[in-house]
Formats: sequence, structure tokens, C-alpha cells
Amino acid sequence: MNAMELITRIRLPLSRAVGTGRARMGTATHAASSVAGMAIPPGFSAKEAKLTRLDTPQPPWRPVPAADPGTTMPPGFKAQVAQLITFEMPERVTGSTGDRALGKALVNAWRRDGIIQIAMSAEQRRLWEEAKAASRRFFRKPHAEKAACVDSQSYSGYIASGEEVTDGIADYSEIFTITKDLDMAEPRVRAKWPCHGPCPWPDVEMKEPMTRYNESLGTEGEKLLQLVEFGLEVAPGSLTRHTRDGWHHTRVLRFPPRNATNGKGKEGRGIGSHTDYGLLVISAQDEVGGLFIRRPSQDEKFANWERSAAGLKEDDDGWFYVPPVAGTHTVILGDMMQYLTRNYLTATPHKVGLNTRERFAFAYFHEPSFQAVLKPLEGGCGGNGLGSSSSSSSSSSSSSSSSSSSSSSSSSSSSPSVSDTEGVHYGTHFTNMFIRNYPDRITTRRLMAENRYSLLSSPELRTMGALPALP
Ligand SMILES: O=C(O)CCC(=O)C(=O)O
Ligand SMILES: [Fe+2]
Repeated sequence: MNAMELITRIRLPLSRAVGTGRARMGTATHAASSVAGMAIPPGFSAKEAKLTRLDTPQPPWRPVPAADPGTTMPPGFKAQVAQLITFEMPERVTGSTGDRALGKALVNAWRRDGIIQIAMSAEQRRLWEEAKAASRRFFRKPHAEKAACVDSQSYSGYIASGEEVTDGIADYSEIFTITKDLDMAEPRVRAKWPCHGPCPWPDVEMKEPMTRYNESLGTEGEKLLQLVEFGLEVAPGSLTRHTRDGWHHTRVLRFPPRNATNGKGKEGRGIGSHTDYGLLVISAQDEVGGLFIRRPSQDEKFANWERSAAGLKEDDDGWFYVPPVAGTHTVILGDMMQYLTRNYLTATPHKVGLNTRERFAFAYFHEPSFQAVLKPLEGGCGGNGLGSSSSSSSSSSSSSSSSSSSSSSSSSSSSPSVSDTEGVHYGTHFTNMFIRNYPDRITTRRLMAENRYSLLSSPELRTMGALPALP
């Protein structure tokens, strides 16, 4: 290796760490200068940037007094403010030295902070702006028009403020959910598979920008999983083999200002504390602010696929506010990433507070196939293993599905198990979560009335790529 190659190798990961998120009103900090093609935050030389940004564990948090006028933190919340590194994603993941270093840096950042920030590409910035405009247009429609966007087979469509329930309490978020858009002739829809059906789009002005943005995030999700495989030192494909025809879905969100709610929920609470279900959640938020997360902690072990993590620690200390940084996505981890990695990477508990202004956000969930049955990864991290499946992931109790679906009426004696010695069935976990969050929705009522839930234990619903045999 010559000197130039050596320098390039050392520097490569650096090119992916740009700027820092600051907790100032809606300011983007992308005033990074460029050294030999690398974006370096102002005030850092290449060397300093490497040492400071990636190699030296630095607390990325800054404590602020509750009423710091400089932050966008919603009133009434006590939290420290996150200042996150912004990673820059490669156009393609090839397995280069830089990709491997980036994968390690991402995994380390998640293990330390529970959340990472990645720079949007110019194209993604455009797609997010379009999606945001479509979202504003949709949520401004009269209630009756929005409420008509419901489907009885899929959970896609409109969720009014106060309709979603987290830990038994109404959320104030107003949502348009987008799950895999399958028409009525599709075999899985004809076979009445739980949660499978069309997306009740209000119009093409909503459908097209949302679909374009989702597709772009799908590509981003796959790249991130490939990088995580390098970071964990597991075989390429260990994660991405589960996402063929992944059950990716999206929540387009609007939060009312805290003084203009319908009184169905808890004052100031947008969404209660929870973890999300799958592998990755890639999110964008406008400049208003409202997201809080908890960092991974030895003392806090959640295993949401076995016992609901909803509402946990909601009013405790130890939350971190994630201020909006324009031009970035944040990425947190879901339950299935935790299960697959035996708690080496843990699902990130988060919640949303209402601010003084309405807030728009977009959460894209990069998921395994609905039919995937997941098993913890073997090996990893240079042969040291990923950790123990201690508290939760190894306990293959058959009581799990009834506890996951807690408040719902799903737990009959014939309930399909979400986890057993075979692993965790993602489709059952997803269905349990949606039944629990939307106990009164037409989709839940139909699922129960038609006994669709019991299909979740059938072999075809637990075999990736299998299609139903139709008459
Ligand atoms: O509003 C946000 O930033 C996050 C929303 C969220 O947690 C969710 O939709 O599950
Ligand atoms: Fe969430």
C-alpha cells in the first residue's frame, strides 16, 4: 500500500461525517467546508474531525435548562438536547474499506446514542419537500374527506387525532398510514391475509409524491442494512435476506399545537412512549420539533414483541430531545433489530410532545417480509458474538402473543404465537401491534370477525415468498 492509498483509507470514513445538529431554532448546519472531497464541519481540520467525530466517544448531549429560549423543545418537558453527528451515505455500498468503517461507526453511534442522523441527498431533499407539501394539503382537507380514507382489510389510510392508542391513552397525532398497496385481485388479499389490502389514497396528489419518497427511503434502508452487516461483522445478506418483499410502511404525521387538541388524550402528549416494530425507522421532521428518545441502557431492557413496551418510562427522567436539523433524516432501531442482534443493538424508546405550533413529520419503517420468521444472528463482531439473548430473546414463551396484544381482544386460546423455538414471526408481531393501537378500527373488527388472525400460524404465512393456494 502506498502512502496515498493509506491516507485515502484513513480518511474515507471521514467523508461520511458532516456537520453537527445544533439545537437552535430550525437552523441547518450544513455550512461544512470541503477538504479533498470531504465535507468537514467549520473549525475542524481533517485530522481533528476524524479524531473528534468518529474515534473518540464524545457525549453528543448538551443539558439545557427547561426554559432555554434557544431550543425548539416543546414546553413542559424535561430533557437533555441531542447534538448528533450527521453521517453521509455512500451512493452504493460495495464493501469498501470506507463502507466497513462507516458500518462500524453507525453501529457504535446507535449503541451509544440510540439514534443516528444521516444527510439527505439533494434528490431526497426534493422528495421530502414534495411529500411535506402533499401531507399539508391532505391534512387541511375537511374531516369527512379524510375519514373516508379507510380500508377494512389493510391498516392503510387515515387515523384521526385521538384514534390511536398508546398504552391505553389516546394519541393526538393525526396520521396517514401507507402499507403495501395491494389491489383486491392480489392473491394475498383474496386469501384474506391479515393486514393485506389496498391503500385508500385520497387522490393522486397524495399517492405520487408519497410513493416516490417511500421508494427512495427503501433504497436507503437497504444500504443501511448492508452497512450494519459490516458493522456487526456478520455475513453479507444476514439482514437483507429478510427484507425481500419487505413489509415496509410509512406514517405521515401531523401533530396539532398543544392548545388546539380535541381533549381525547393527555395534555401536551403527541404520541406516548413506545418502540417500533421492525428493523429501522427513517424519519424526517419539519422545523417545529417534538421528538424525544432514550439512549440504550443496561438497566432498561425492553422486548416489545414479548411484553408491550408502550408507556414505559414515559414520565421518568433520562429523555433526550432530538432537535430538527434541516436536510437530515434520523434513523432509530426497531424491535426486530434488537431480537436479531441479541440485544447488541436495541430498539429505541421514543415519544412525541406537542409544541406551540402544529408539526409535520414522516416516519418510514424498513421491515422484514410479513412472512419472515427471524432467528438471532450467529457469530458477529469478530467472533466475539453479538451478546447474549439474556432477558428476552431466548425466552420462547408461548404467552408472548397474548401479552403483546394486551388490550385487544385477540388473545384467544388459538392465538398464533409471535415467538417460539422457531423464532419471531414478524407478521404476527406487526398484526399484534396494530390491533393493540387501533382496537376500534374497522380493520381490527373485520380481522377478528372473519378469524383472519388464526391464518398467521399457517405455514404459507410463515414462509417467505409463499403465495396462498387459491381455488
Ligand atoms: O413524530 C415523530 O418524529 C415520530 C413519530 C413516531 O414515533 C411514529 O410514528 O411511530
Ligand atoms: Fe415511533
